[in-house]
Amino acid sequence: MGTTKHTDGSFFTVLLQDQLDGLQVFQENQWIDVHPIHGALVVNIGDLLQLITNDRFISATHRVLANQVGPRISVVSFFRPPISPGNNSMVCKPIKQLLSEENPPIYKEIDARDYFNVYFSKGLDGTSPLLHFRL
Ligand SMILES: O=C(O)CCC(=O)C(=O)O
Ligand SMILES: [Fe+2]
Repeated sequence: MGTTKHTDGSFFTVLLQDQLDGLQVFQENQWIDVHPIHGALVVNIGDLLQLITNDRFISATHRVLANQVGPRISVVSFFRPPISPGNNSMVCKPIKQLLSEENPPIYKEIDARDYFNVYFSKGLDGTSPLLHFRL
């Protein structure tokens, strides 16, 4: 099992892979293999970091081709605001110190729960949920 092209909804994601290839990142119009390195962690920038940094950091578009001899195991930790019912949701918006006349906000102030509602309802269709939150 793999995943289709997507960005993570987190601020960032920490990933521990086993020894099997499969993870690829899309960079400069091509898919690049992220070969596992024993003892190393992969850190992916997610959409919420892109949003609060007003596009200074861009979330990593990636996919997993799990077409090798398996099973392939990866341990994934998403660093994101709490969104379960009962928890207060977090307001996310571009950090004001990063904004200026030349660099106005690109994204609206959003409730993290609204962001994840969009993220989960559209599925991994390859389009960015951030498009829904642009000003
Ligand atoms: O299994 C992997 O290496 C990555 C999984 C992934 O991209 C995800 O869970 O968002
Ligand atoms: Fe991912």
